[in-house]
Amino acid sequence: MADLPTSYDGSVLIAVIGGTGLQSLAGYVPVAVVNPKTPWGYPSAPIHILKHNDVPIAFLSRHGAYHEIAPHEVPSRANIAALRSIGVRTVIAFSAVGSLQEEIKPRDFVVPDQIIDRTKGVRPFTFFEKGVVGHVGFADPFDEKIAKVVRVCGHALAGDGVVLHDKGTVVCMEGPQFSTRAESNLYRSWGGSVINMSALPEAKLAREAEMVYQMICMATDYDCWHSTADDVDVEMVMGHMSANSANAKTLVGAVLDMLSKEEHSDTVTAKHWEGKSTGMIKFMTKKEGRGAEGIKNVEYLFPGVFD
Ligand SMILES: CSC[C@H]1O[C@H](OP(=O)(O)O)[C@H](O)[C@@H]1O
Ligand SMILES: Nc1ncnc2[nH]cnc12
Repeated sequence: MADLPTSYDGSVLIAVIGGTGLQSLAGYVPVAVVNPKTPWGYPSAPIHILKHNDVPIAFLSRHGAYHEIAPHEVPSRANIAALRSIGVRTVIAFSAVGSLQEEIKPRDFVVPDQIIDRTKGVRPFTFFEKGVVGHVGFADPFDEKIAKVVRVCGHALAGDGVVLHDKGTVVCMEGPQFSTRAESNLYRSWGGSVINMSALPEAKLAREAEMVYQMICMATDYDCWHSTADDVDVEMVMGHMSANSANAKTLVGAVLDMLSKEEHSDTVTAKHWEGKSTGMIKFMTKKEGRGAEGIKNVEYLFPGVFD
């Protein structure tokens, strides 16, 4: 890493955000390591630019290079803004989750389509403030176009023992402590499929930044609702993550291969999200009322937006 360039001239459209147990992507060719300073500070870790079959991708470790950043401390605004600044428009976000349903077994993958927000308002959660107001739609928090690709890739790996669930609702809790048994049962009664501490505000910020965002979850435990499985602890999470890391990396690799194909280029460049935020923020706050700091921040995300 020491000898790698610290800038990259080409365009990098796709990023993988690695979660617990996925702090690097082995088997790819390292090309550069960049660390953009954003109005919201630096990302969780320097961003690695890697090549996969000659296609550049960005990799960012959500909890830092050494897992030193707690879920409520993850600088999600800097992460999303830094990725966008280097050209990224599609984010595949990996997450270790607890299962809230019997049929989602530890080491199974889930492609979630919904989120229930159980964060507590302690995490900065928007780019649009300080004199620039904006409200994006979030009815479907993930990206169905990419979800379809992940499902096809996951099912194709069934022979390698990969079990993938096509849909699911992620409960995103505050943490860092795990849930009480009463909470775990409550989330089950709400229809939660899996639970983590990372889907938000990451998914909201990606939506505000007009980026495609899809999470891939891997179950590592049954949280604490199950009558026979042991209650979740960190050893359990890490044990399943490392035992199944080969499958996780194979799945991510297959998704990246598929997304590199010409037929997905409009999806990956996020054409379907383009203008959704910029059009709305220009319309929402009248020019005379816009604040200097809000303008500067939004200009970082969308250069020239107010020209
Ligand atoms: C170490 S268990 C709790 C921790 O694991 C998950 O991390 P990530 O989503 O980044 O894979 C969960 O969200 C918590 O942050
Ligand atoms: N049971 C659980 N609760 C919250 N986050 C998790 N990540 C992995 N397992 C989890």
